[in-house]
Amino acid sequence: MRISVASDSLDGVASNLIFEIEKRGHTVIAHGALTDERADWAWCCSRAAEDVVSGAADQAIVCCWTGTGASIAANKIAGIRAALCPDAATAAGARQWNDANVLAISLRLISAPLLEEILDAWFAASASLDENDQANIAYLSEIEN
Ligand SMILES: O=C(CO)[C@H](O)[C@H](O)COP(=O)(O)O
Repeated sequence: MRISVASDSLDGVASNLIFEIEKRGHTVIAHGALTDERADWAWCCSRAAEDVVSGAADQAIVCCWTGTGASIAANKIAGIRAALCPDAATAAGARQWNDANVLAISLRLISAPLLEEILDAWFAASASLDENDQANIAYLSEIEN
């Protein structure tokens, strides 16, 4: 898949994020501190989310120190379901039940081994085909529009 990635700093797991994504067979579009463009969390994380909505990327991964600003910024873009995931089970659930298309990461909380667990769970899971789960996602689109 094409994964758009944004971080407001190179702290913690941000420094090896692109490597870990590419290692799993995906191609990366980078934003923020991962490039020489602006690194404000609101700006770079919303750019990554826009890549998903425009079709330039299939999914995005956004990071900041807390992960909260990154998730808030991504969720401001219509069509985005960004989930702040502190562990692998949350990442799997976000993909399965929320059909999350943006993974938000806290650079403060997530260690390198935990990042690997989260990425493995995120990429292995897919959106539920259950009628009730799909109705919830459809309702999000309805209130967004
Ligand atoms: O967690 C964040 C936002 O949710 C930021 O990473 C944190 O506020 C630090 O930003 P800055 O380096 O610009 O002060």
